[in-house]
Amino acid sequence: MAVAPPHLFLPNMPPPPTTSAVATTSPPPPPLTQDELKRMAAHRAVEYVKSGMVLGLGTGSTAVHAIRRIGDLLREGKLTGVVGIPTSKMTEEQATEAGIPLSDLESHPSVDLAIDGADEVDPQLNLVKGRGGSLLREKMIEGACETFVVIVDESKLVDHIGGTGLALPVEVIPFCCNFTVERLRELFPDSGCRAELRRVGEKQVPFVTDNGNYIVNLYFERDFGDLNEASDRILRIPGVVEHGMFLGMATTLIVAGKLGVTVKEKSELAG
Ligand SMILES: O=C[C@H](O)[C@H](O)[C@H](O)COP(=O)(O)O
Repeated sequence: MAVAPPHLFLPNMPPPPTTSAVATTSPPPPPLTQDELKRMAAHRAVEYVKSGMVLGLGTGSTAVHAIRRIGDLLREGKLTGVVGIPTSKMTEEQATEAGIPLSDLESHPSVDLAIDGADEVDPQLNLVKGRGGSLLREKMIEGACETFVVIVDESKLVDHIGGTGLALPVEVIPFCCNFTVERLRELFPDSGCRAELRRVGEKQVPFVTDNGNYIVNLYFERDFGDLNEASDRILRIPGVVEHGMFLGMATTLIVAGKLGVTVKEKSELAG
């Protein structure tokens, strides 16, 4: 039976031997970096990919590991006939570089499997996404897929999404965007909500999404209550295109941490 390397205890494997020789002569290996954890989660997710599938290709520093892995398997002939639908322009470039044939939702309206990262994941597999600005295309493509595998390192796990003090992104149209920012700011008066247009660069110009829109970041000092209700309230504001809460969409969560990789299925959740 395989034995886990000293730095990584995987479930179903016996722990590594702890003889005094090992302990005294070998310095412990450095801990895995966050990027190595992201790659582990991504590679585990790619095990779900089968030849002939239509794939939603996620965006970000975790999803790129899955894109590269799929490209490697195609080159090695271990996968054939897959088509990828990229969730951003950046992903389109990365997938092209990896040699993955690309398509879109109009040609392939039903997607077999999507693999993507997340900014926050709660125990019910609700997500915050879009801190990279790609939430709209991600939500369209991941909403059209049968299986949505979310890949994260353990730093992304939270008790309540939106409760970390970090941004909940909302995509808005540029027209009178400051009016929309004010409307968003007023929406959750009991939660200490702050709304800020995302700006970038030396000149602090508004960040522009792949769809030509802007992003408003919402920050909450306190819990904003029921997630579905909050979602409806945000979406009812004219000028809002979409927000970064992905509620009930993920079917599988793969988490890489110091103790190894764990897989959680939505079907296993209580209630
Ligand atoms: O807009 C960005 C996407 O929603 C990303 O999937 C999300 O921000 C996670 O990105 P990363 O894997 O780089 O942390």
